[in-house]
Amino acid sequence: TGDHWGYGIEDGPSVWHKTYPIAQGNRQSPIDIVPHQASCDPSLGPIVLNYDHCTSMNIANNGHSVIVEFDDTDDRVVIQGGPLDNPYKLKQFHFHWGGKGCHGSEHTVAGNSYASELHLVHWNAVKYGTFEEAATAPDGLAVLGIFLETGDDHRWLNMITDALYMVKFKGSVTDFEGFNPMCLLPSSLDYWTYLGSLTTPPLYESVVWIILREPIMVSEKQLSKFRMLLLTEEEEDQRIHMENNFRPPQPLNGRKVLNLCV
Ligand SMILES: Cc1ccn(O)c(=O)c1
Ligand SMILES: [Zn+2]
Repeated sequence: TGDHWGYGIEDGPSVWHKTYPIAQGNRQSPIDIVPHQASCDPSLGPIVLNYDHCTSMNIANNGHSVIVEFDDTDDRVVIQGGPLDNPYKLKQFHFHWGGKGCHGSEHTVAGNSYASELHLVHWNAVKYGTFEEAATAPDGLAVLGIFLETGDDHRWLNMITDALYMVKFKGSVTDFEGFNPMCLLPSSLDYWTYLGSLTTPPLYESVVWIILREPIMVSEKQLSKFRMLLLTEEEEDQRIHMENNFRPPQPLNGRKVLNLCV
């Protein structure tokens, strides 16, 4: 009932437009990235991440994903450069993933999905007063997308997967301080960028997307721990696992995908 959206047959991406008409807008995300159709833009510089004074606060199960939130009163933890006109402050990061052996990324590359996708969500605190205000502005948010590919264990991802049992149920939150997401970046910051939207309701068209080309490697065992998370609350009898929480690619509608010139 109401705006309880999800990823199932009854409440999933194919019916979100009934409550959120912008789902059929002209700058929706994710998209399929076709590398050889991307244009290189000489005015695009490298992405610069200043995550040194990272202040993660907590980790939570919001019923759609697992999310690590940051204290954004500190304006030292920022992303800048690339397509961005000014620094954007880190607010939270979360993941999207599939079912066992299935794919789970939101963006695809030449039609290929990855096992999972990490989103580091930043907001334009230079132009807007609050995250909520920025989230509705066309240049309000900058989301850094990182693909996760199955392979070896990711040494630092263990800090997150080992905390997941504490936020098993929807609505649970626990302290998670001092985690610095720098440790989740691949070696190359080469990226694609395009203008899009949130990939979950309310689907606001307020995101400058920056998708790193190089995936990070995580093990199947680590991914399986994400699938142990539940969509249901502690007091509910039914236990539904959180998996396949990804929106499929949306029409490009003539948008340009840009990348760094080599
Ligand atoms: C702000 C926001 C909310 C949901 N998702 O998936 C995002 O990637 C960004
Ligand atoms: Zn996301």
